Amino acid sequence: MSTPTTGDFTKTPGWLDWYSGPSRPRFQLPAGAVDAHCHVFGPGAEFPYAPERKYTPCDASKQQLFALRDHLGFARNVIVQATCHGADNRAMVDACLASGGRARGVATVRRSITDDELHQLHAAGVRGVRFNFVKRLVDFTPKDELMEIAGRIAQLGWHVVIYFEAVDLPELWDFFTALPTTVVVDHMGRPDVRQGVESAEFALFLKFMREHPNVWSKVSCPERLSVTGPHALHGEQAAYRDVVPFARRVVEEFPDRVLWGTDWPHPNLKDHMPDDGLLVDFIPHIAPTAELQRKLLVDNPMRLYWPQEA
Ligand SMILES: O=C(O)c1cc(C(=O)O)oc(=O)c1
Repeated sequence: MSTPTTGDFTKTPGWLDWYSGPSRPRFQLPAGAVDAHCHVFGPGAEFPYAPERKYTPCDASKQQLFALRDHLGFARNVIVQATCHGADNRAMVDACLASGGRARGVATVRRSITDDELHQLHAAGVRGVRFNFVKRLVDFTPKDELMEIAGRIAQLGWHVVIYFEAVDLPELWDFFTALPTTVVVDHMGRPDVRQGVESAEFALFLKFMREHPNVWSKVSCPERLSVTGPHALHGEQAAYRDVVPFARRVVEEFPDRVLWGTDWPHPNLKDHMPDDGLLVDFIPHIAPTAELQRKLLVDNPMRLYWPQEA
């Protein structure tokens, strides 16, 4: 595939665009709440999608992200490099720089990155790197390369975000537990919710967090993990009930090491696109007290991403 230089990208067949006109949440977010997992896509005409990408999304600009932030009642964003941009962090960095200090970033880098480039990313607001082990999203990167990167970014005080599926945790365990930084797991390590919250698979994830106090988890993406719904659509106030016990267990056992994010613009959803206002209404089901909500949405993300202001 040649690298297009204009916006002439064709979306992956069946691609679902993000939900337009989301409702205003009924749940009132605490002051200073952080959407700690979201993305920007392009726009492709300005920030071309990476040649090695596994999907081509719709555009989702920084202006659209910031409008959603304000509509939902968040104060800040953590913008995670989407795999469709590979290790070209320009769109994410541009969004961080345009945010007036209200966004931090998580980058994808290769071992060829220079120290100067890392410092530039830091100045733009990047505070972590993402290592992705989901095979449908990325090609394999050797673990020695990732460990080398982790050692370098540790010196900047950054953390590592890991994305993997629950079934792969045993194989990845030794690598994850050797990482020298805070480690943030995307989407609870993608449990198979059909197996139930008492399953051996989810028990392993809880053990991972219990035995390693440097491991945090995003209790995000019920819309990805749910099998039986109901979807966050049409005013549904009790969406994705099959995911609630998983997220609630993590929040209640590790209240100081959890983060929440919308995952807007929701790459690769196949059967529906959630109303982001109703996704926010999911939060009190997994963090039922004001104290848990404040830790999840304000204290924890501030400590990790804006420690000077926390
Ligand atoms: O499950 C996914 O498809 C997905 C993809 C990406 C990405 O492409 O970066 O990020 C996510 O948080 C989730």
